[in-house]
Amino acid sequence: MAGLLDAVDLAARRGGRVVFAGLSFAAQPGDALLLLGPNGAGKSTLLRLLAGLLRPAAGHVAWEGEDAASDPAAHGARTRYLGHQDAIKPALSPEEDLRFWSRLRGGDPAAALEAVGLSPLAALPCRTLSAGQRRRLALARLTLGDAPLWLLDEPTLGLDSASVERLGGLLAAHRARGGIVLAATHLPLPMPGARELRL
Ligand SMILES: Nc1ncnc2c1ncn2[C@@H]1O[C@H](COP(=O)(O)OP(=O)(O)OP(=O)(O)O)[C@@H](O)[C@H]1O
Repeated sequence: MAGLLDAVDLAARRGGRVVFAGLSFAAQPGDALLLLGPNGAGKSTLLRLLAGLLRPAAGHVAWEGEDAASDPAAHGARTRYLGHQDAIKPALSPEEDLRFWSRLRGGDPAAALEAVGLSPLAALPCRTLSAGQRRRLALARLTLGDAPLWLLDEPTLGLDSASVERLGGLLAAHRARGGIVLAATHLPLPMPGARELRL
């Protein structure tokens, strides 16, 4: 059955080597997929491909039946990609960081800070944040604007248990609004009812 998001016969090649091929799946509004597999299986590669950051060696990614590559700007606007790197400027405070992103994407920086429990640290320079606090700031960006497709690479990396639980709430709220989540992880992620995709 066609989904809101469709991966159609995808193949990926990295460094001249085929990482995966013939990969197809569909995701409907509210769906969650856990990408599982050993180191090097291609989980990050798949997320980058779905985000439009890498070209597939074969196949395509479709959104509402249209090839996502036919309109990269529209696909970028509907997608939030969280990579391994948090991409945070050390001199900015969390509040300034989110204010910048909210100008591009909409949403309320104060609510985004609150959603990840960073309000008390809003004015500190990001260079003083711990690894887990930086990850929480990167996660706060997901909540800005209303992008339906969240692509998350090891989202719980460095998070304490309260933050993992808070992330579970964000994921559930996103899915309840009809959003889709794909998350690659080696760690437990609170995402009830998620399907597993093993690479
Ligand atoms: N920039 C690159 N150039 C060449 N090969 C790469 C590059 N990035 C990844 N690869 C290769 O592609 C394969 C898949 O890597 P990928 O990062 O997608 O795996 P992964 O499943 O996310 O692994 P992990 O669980 O370690 O995060 C690996 O064999 C890796 O060596």
